[in-house]
Amino acid sequence: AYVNTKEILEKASQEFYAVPALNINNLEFLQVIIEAGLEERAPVIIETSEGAIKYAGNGNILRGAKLFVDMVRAYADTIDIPVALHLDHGKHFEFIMAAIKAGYSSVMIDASEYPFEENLKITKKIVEIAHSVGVSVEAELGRLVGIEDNVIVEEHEAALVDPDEAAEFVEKTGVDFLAPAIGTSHGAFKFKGAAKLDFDRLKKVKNLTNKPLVLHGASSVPQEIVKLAEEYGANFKGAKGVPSEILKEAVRYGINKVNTDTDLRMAFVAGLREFLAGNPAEFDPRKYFKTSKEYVKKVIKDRMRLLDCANKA
Ligand SMILES: O=C(COP(=O)(O)O)N(O)CCCCO
Ligand code: NA
Ligand SMILES: [Zn+2]
Repeated sequence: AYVNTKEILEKASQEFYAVPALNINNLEFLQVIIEAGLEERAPVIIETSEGAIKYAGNGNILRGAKLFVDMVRAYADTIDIPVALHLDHGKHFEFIMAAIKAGYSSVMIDASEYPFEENLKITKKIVEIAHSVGVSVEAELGRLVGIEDNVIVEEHEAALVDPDEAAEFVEKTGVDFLAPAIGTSHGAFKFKGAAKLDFDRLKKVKNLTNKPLVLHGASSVPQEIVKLAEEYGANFKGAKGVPSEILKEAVRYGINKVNTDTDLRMAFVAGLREFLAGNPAEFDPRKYFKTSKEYVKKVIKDRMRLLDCANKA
């Protein structure tokens, strides 16, 4: 069933588990996300960036948004697990409005690059519009920066979420779920030194807001995938992610949505490189993504179990 993201996350927040939010840009990722959700009996949160919407619509934003809603609903309306579609990192009004108009379950307004008062003002406006048509809203406080080794350099300190600001922000904006910056960063090269998140801030934000919380930059960059891809010519030197144990701890302290894109991308390209190296005569697009899809599906199933949302559909 096609549901509102808030419904999935409120339940997760009550029961202290988390749901992976999985980025798609094409049909193949959607297919394996749905298969993984059905096999693990897990709720599914699918998300698309503004870039994915531009990509799918060949530059036409509303067309791209509608394409993703129609693709996701074609699956969601025919299966018995809850499925939501979310706009990730909405930074431009045009994309946020296109997603709302097309029928997305929820949108992120990412105004975290602006000063607190500005972020609050922008977010409040988007919440009013989205809530008027039953769409839920995610916002971000603080900025995604790695914590340098174990010393929190002062500018990084400033980038991390301020728990007291989070309480005021949630109160004044009415936002449905919040992404507090606690030391993660996007992509395959996280953390300068040891992987470290600011769990003290996380616990405070949870207690002060009592909202479902989102962890961005949460890919783990599994080393076996990195090695496999490198075996077939990839150069992922220095790739590093969030260790599973740290993810589990984040869930214990109140993270409920775990944004995962890089791990899916790395698994897909490792599988593609391996398949093409071993099948020089193959040119059927229903075949040459086979290994890629298997690897992506395994990453997703493992993460659903790690975050404890398996059998929670
Ligand atoms: O926070 C995330 C996921 O971060 P990660 O790069 O760790 O998968 N996202 O918002 C997904 C898109 C951003 C770039 O990949
Ligand atoms: Na998001
Ligand atoms: Zn993100």
